[in-house]
Amino acid sequence: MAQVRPDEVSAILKEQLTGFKSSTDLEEVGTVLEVGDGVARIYGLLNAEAGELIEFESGVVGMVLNLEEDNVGAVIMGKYTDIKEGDTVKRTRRIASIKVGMGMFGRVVDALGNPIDGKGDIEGDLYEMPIERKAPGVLFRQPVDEPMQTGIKSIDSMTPIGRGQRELIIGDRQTGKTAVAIDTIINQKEFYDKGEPVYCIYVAVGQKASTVATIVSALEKAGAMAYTTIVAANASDPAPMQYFAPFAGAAIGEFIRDTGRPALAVYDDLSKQAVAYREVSLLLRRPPGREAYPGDVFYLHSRLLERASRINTSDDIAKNMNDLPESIKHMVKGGGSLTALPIIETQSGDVSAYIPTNVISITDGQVFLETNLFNAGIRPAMNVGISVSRVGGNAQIKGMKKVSGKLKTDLAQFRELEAFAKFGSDLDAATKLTIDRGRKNTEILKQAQYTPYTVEKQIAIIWAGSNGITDPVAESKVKAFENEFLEVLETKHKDVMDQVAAGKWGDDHIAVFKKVGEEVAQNHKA
Ligand SMILES: Nc1ncnc2c1ncn2[C@@H]1O[C@H](COP(=O)(O)OP(=O)(O)OP(=O)(O)O)[C@@H](O)[C@H]1O
Repeated sequence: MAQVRPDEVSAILKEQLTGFKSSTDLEEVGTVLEVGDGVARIYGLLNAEAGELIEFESGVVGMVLNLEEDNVGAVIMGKYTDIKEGDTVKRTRRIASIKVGMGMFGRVVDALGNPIDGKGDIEGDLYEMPIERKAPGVLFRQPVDEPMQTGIKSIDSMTPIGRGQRELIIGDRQTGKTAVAIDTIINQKEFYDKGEPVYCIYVAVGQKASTVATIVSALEKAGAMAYTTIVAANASDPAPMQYFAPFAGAAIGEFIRDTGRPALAVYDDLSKQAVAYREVSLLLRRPPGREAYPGDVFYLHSRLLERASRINTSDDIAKNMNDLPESIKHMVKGGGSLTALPIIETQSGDVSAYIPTNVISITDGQVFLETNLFNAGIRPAMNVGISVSRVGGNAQIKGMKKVSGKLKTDLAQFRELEAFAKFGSDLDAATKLTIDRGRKNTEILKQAQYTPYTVEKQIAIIWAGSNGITDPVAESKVKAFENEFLEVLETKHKDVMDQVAAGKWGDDHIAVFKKVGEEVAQNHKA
């Protein structure tokens, strides 16, 4: 009897299995039923999965969003005018993803990770990261306890942001929202120079290409492009690209976060992303809800922002994180973070509109910028009364915690009494002092664009404002006082400043600030 050789049997089986696969591949081709405005309906892709990438005959890719009984609805990520009715469509069996790598920093890419700055291919190793990914579960997280310095005095003192936090920047048009985000990115240069970079991702959604070009040149000028990637889906790009761009940005941020490093993602802005998503959903004939947005627009933003997180510092815990992409499993490390700064544009300051309330409820606080303040020259135009940060306080360094508490109460008292200021000489001395200090503190908190302050400088000047050092200084000379005061501290007391920056705060430091402050105040008297 002939012997049965196991390897022969398995070889035959393998061969048959390969044959089986290729015959199913044939079935996985569909045809375009209708196409237009960035979406297509396709017949025949029976096994397509939600979120899967598909490839059209013209080479353009799309993503399956609607699974219906006899057809699938897909968004087209590219030129849809080349696609005709009857074209074939192939499944790729890949869930939408982009290729991410360190070579992306310093570059401008589109929502699919392709470079669009004319500087050639992205260099270095690239890892496939899914565009949509489940946020890390509670077990893999750690409370926010490290500061994300924005370099902006009013934010770092009163609405501090921690690494891994989601802080919303909200306000009407032209109130300096983008400026806050860009200044925060520029401020990370300090950490890049120290060799502990915070990698930044700026996602521009639905903006003019010229605005994005201005932002790139501002970042280049400040030396901030070295650690920044710009993901741009401009106003002229199809709606699906605008709706994807923030997710692509989050995927880049997650690559940094999961390899144990800090990342910062700015989504500028989510109002435009919601509009793009509404357009796509209506074209796919999903039922519209409030303000014609589809019912899951809340989910769109919550699943994006939940991906911001601080990961547990233990490598072993981080390695078990849910939904880790295969490509980076070998390099996962704990302790990384992804901080999100989403931006929302309001209409006439109405924060109770649909999208603003949604995003306010998802984030850990908001920086509210106001047109009135902006026009009155108070820039950054932050409304101190209604801006909050729910978690960042734990991440503040000691000196900042001490001085910011007093600043907040002083400013609150000032706001209450400000209305009485017009009574002038009829006021009692205590009220006059509160108003005077309030005005000078407001002056101190004004800050020009592209001039981030180190944390020790912020502590020094805020301390001076709240402790009577500026009392003899004229209101119009507060800025001049500030410049000289900080310059003397930086040049003659570098050791003290370094200690304060390292989290030390005590009588010795206060004594130096007091001595220098009183001397310098003499040069700027009323
Ligand atoms: N702190 C500041 N000091 C001086 N000028 C500022 C400051 N912040 C912003 N600006 C200026 O105000 C203008 C509006 O700023 P920006 O574009 O950041 O606002 P925005 O709210 O993002 O606007 P948009 O509605 O166009 O998105 C810009 O010309 C900017 O240079």
